[in-house]
Amino acid sequence: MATPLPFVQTLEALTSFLPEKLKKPRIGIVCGSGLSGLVESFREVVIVPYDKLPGFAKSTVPGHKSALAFGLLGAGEGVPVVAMLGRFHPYEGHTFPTVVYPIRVMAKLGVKNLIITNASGSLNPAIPVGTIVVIQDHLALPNLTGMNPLLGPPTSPNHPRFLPLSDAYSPSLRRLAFLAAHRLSLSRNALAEGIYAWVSGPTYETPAEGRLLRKGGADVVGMSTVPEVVAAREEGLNVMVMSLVTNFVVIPDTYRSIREEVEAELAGKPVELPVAHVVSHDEVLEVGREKAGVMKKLVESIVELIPTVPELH
Ligand SMILES: O=P(O)(O)O[C@H]1O[C@H](CO)[C@@H](O)[C@H]1O
Ligand SMILES: Nc1nc2[nH]cnc2c(=O)[nH]1
Repeated sequence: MATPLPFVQTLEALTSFLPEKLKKPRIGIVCGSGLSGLVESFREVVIVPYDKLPGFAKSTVPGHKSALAFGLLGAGEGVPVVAMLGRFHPYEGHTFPTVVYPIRVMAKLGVKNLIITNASGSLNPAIPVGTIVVIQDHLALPNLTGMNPLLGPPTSPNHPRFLPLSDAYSPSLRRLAFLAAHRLSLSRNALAEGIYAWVSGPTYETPAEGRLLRKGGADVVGMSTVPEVVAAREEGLNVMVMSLVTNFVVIPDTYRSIREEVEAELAGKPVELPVAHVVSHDEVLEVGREKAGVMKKLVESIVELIPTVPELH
C-alpha cells in the first residue's frame, strides 16, 4: 500500500508562510539546471525551503536549490506566481510520486498554467548551444518501457486512468513564447521548436544512444521534465517547456578505428586524431549562467501575456 501523500499538511504549512496576495498563484514555473536566477525578477518574494514542507524532498544536484519562491511577476500590479527553485530527478533516487509532488501541490494552490525550463543536450546539428527550444512533443522511452510516472493506483479518483498525451504541450502557451521573443527583439535563431527525449540519466548518452534518439525524431535530450509534464496534464494544467541547449551530444558519422590506428603505427605512419569533446555538468551550468538573463526575460514576458489569452484563464 503506497504512503498517502500529505497534501493537507503541505497546504497548511504554505498558508502559514504566505501573505493573502500570494496564496493563490495562477502560474507555476519550474527552474532547470542553473536557471533559478529567474526569481530575481519577482517582487514581494517569499521563499519557502522544501524542508519546511511535508512531502517535499531535497534537491541534491548542483545548480538546483531546494525552495519554492512565491512573488509577483511582470509589469503593473504583477501576476502572483510560484517557482520551484530546483527540481527532483528520478536518478537522485527520488520516487515518481516525490518527483511530481510539487506539481500536484501547485495544482491544488490554483495554478492553471505551468512554464517548465530545463537544460538539455542537442541532437540536431541545426540547434546549436545557447538556443532555447520550445518543446512541441516528447519521446520518453522510460514511459514506454515500464518507468511511467503514472504507474500504480491513481492519485485521485478524478484523474483519468488512461491519460492522452497527444496534446500535452499547449499551442496557446507556445505561441506566447514566440510573441515574447518578438517583444524582446530576440534574433530568430534564439528560439527554436523541437522534440525533447527524456532519459533516466544520470549517465550522458553514448554516441550510439544519441544516434538512436536522433533517428527516433528527438532534437534535444535531458533527464527531467517529462514526469512533471505528465503529472501536470493529469492535474489538468496547461503546460509549456523551454529547454536551454547547453551542449551537443556527440554523434560521429563513423567510429575511430583502433585497429587502423595500430596498423598505421606499426607501419610507421601514426595518425593524429582530433580529441572528442566530453560533456560535463559544469559546462551545463556555465551555459545556464550565460543564458539565464534571456530565459528570465522570456518567462517574465510570457507571464505578462498569459492573462491576455482567454483560453488560458
Ligand atoms: O533537466 P535539468 O534539471 O535542467 O538538468 C539537466 O542537466 C543535468 C545534467 O547535466 C540533468 O539533470 C539534466 O536533466
Ligand atoms: N541526457 C542529457 N541530459 C543533459 N542535460 C544537459 N545536457 C544533457 C545531455 O547531453 N544529455
